[in-house]
Amino acid sequence: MKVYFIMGSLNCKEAPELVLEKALKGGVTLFQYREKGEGCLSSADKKALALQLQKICRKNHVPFIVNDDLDLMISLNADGLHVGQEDGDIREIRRRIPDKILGVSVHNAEEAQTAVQIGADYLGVGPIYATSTKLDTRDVMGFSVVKELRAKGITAPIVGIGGIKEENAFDVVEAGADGVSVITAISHHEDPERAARGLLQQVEEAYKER
Ligand SMILES: Cc1ncsc1CCOP(=O)(O)O
Ligand SMILES: C=C1C=NC(C(F)(F)F)=NC1=N
Repeated sequence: MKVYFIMGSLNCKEAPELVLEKALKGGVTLFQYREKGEGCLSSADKKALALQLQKICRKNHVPFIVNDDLDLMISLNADGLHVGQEDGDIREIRRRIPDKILGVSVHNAEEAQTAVQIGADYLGVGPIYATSTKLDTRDVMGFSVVKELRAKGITAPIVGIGGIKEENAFDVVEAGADGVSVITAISHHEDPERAARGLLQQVEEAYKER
């Protein structure tokens, strides 16, 4: 969970395969394929890119997670799925993929408790900081939301997400997250390998302080 890179074709300035290769070389520990936004790939093109990215993750022994698209996840036999609060019935999804990684986006202790009780393997909490990558996010929360979840006894793995970069990743982990999830900080960086390495260094630094 330390450095969870998320991306789709629209997030990349160069070929997504190249960006992922570099990010993995820099130490990304988990990857999510999230093909979303105006003009994103669909059906055959989406599946073709997903297969490419899955192959690269397999070569690097990093789990490959699909965002939202359960059918794609099943057809690829991916390692897991990430769903939001409104992406269909989480209980039903958990029942259909009992042995896969299931990540759930949560925004407060109540949503977190429900997700854990249903059997979520990790929680995505955010947006921690302002982001322009996803336009329909809830209000920016700051890393205190992570502290609150821990204070309320949520012990499940948590990744913070939203506007996270090398400069603020430490605070998110120090607040109690197990890792950080980023799109822009890696995908828009002219050297995704260096971006990933910098994030990993900050997360590991914060691990020492806990
Ligand atoms: C998918 C998602 N969910 C909450 S914020 C966000 C976008 C995060 O993107 P970035 O790391 O570029 O801020
Ligand atoms: C909207 C999202 C919120 N959190 C996460 C993750 F970081 F994986 F937990 N992924 C998403 N796609």
